[in-house]
Amino acid sequence: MLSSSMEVYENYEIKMLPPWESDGSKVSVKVPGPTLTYQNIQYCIRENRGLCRKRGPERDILKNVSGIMKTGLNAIMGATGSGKTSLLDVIAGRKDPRGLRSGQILVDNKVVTSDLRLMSAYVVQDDILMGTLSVRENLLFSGNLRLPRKQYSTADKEKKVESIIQELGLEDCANTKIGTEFIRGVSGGERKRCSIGMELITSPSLLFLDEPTTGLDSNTANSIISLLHRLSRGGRTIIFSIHQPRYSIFKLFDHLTLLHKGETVYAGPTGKAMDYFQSLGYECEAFNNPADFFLDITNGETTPSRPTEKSLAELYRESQYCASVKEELKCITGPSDPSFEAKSKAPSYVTSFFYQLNVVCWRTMLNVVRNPQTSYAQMALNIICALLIGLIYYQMPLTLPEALQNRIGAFFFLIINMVFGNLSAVELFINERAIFVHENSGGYYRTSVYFLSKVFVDLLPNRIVPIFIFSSISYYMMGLNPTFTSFLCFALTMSLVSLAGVSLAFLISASVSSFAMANILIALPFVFMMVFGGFLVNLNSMLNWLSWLKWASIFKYGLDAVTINEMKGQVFYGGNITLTGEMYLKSQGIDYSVWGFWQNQVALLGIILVCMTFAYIQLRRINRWK
Ligand SMILES: Nc1ncnc2c1ncn2[C@@H]1O[C@H](COP(=O)(O)OP(=O)(O)OP(=O)(O)O)[C@@H](O)[C@H]1O
Repeated sequence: MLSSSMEVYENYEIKMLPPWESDGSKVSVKVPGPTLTYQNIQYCIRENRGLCRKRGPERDILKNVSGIMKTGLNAIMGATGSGKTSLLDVIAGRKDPRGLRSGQILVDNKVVTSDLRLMSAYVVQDDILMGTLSVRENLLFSGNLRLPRKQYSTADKEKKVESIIQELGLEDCANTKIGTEFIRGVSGGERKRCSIGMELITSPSLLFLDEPTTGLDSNTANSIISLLHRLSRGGRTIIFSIHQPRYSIFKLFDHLTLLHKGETVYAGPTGKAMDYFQSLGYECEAFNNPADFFLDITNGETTPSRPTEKSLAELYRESQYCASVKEELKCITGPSDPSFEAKSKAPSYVTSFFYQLNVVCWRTMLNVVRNPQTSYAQMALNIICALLIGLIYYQMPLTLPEALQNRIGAFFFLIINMVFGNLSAVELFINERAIFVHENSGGYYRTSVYFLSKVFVDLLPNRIVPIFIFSSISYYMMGLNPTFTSFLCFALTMSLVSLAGVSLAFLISASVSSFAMANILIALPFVFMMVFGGFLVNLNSMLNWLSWLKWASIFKYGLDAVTINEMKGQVFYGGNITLTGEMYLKSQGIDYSVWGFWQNQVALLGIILVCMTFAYIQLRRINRWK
């Protein structure tokens, strides 16, 4: 079984062999963790080349590798680019399965299905945590979403979080925020511990870590590996890739897999690796770190006393270590049709949709409240713009020609402000892309939950409230139609225009992963919509085959709606000329009937719904594979 309760293992009597004498296949614990086996793994990637993203030739990054990982610390080492992370990702089921040409991965003789994958845990290299939340809040977030409510009450979850805080030695920083670019938070080591804690919450007995010590100073790295070592003695199989560990770290490993250019050059007990390479004629200098020595061998920087034509991978394949792995793998009989079994299980969540929505909305709200710069800027921008527009068009007269010119100019200005004032929305999904992908693929919550939390907590309060304030200031300063209904229609139109702009920004934000790309993609449709809005060019005089673009213009619907709202019923004077608002609207070809007004709101609503739906689809389509 993959899962074991943390409380249970805490009570085990742990019998440990001295680390350096451990033979890697016999870590002595009362209840062993799962055994992961992988056989003949061949993994290819195909790189896109050139501007047209032409598909290049396939490149093997893992070449027929096999191995067995048992309870204890299983390290995957190798020079940079040797395939450590790729092997870890493939056996953890995180790598795109389309690249897997052959091979089988079994955990306790079972094929790794989506559910099985969710029951193991994977700690990514770059700690993915919500920076505005404290260590305790992050752990509780993980616990709330990943522990079944039927088995764990709120008090149980809190107890579990506290036990993890103690287990990981995080008591001193439990209430400290993780940290963002604006908030100084916990240290690198505490961050890494918290990332491990986020995964330990489900008490997984199979834990994968991608380079857990990268970026940490040697003492912190030491304490992280010591922590993993301690956890492994509770009956866990811990598998991780690691770059260049110092000796005190290296000696804690139970099992070592050494890779070179996608091939295994050693896989066996860590304590036997030195003997193995010495038997091949390599001599380790006194005081040299064995880990460095092995990497020097794979890099060709150390030469053997008995040169051979054979590569290290070939020598390993002829060794007793490879033979014993093959022998053991022969005894493991996987299912007859592994692909069928793997596909037949769909991933399931342990909590309901509404519960997830509640928890994720709460976190999003905390995040907005604790990181209020964008909200403040949005509010300030709206107030300043409202005052500016109000002053420029202060109490517009009814006398011609300025009555018409100023009103249309003011409306165009307002709509531009509404649309472009929400450009900040493009950062929404890009900023949190890594955290969303990690949590969504880790079984925290559904895509729809995340999307709706953004709509409810970010979109509505952050965009609608400032617009009502903006409308109230500018509308009355400009001296527009004084009836309250007209004001409400004006504020509604402004809100819909703004939401339509935000929805398009959401769609682009969910579709690309870089700000530069998002900025290019958002500017283009906005500029085109502006041209087809009816202010810069008379749409009736435009080429027929081009003028249809006006139907996709947020500007056109917004401008038409506020113009009707203001002009209908107004009378303008100039010398001995009297012009009614209706006459003006007719001359512009604007339908000023009741439906003529509301059709603009319906069209804006349509744009919002279409963009939001596509934004959600794009979020679902984000590549979860590594
Ligand atoms: N998705 C991918 N697309 C393109 N190349 C890839 C992909 N995944 C892995 N590779 C390539 O496969 C090789 C092995 O990569 P991998 O990340 O596994 O190496 P590594 O040993 O973990 O290196 P490092 O220690 O630098 O992280 C590299 O040459 C890498 O560029």
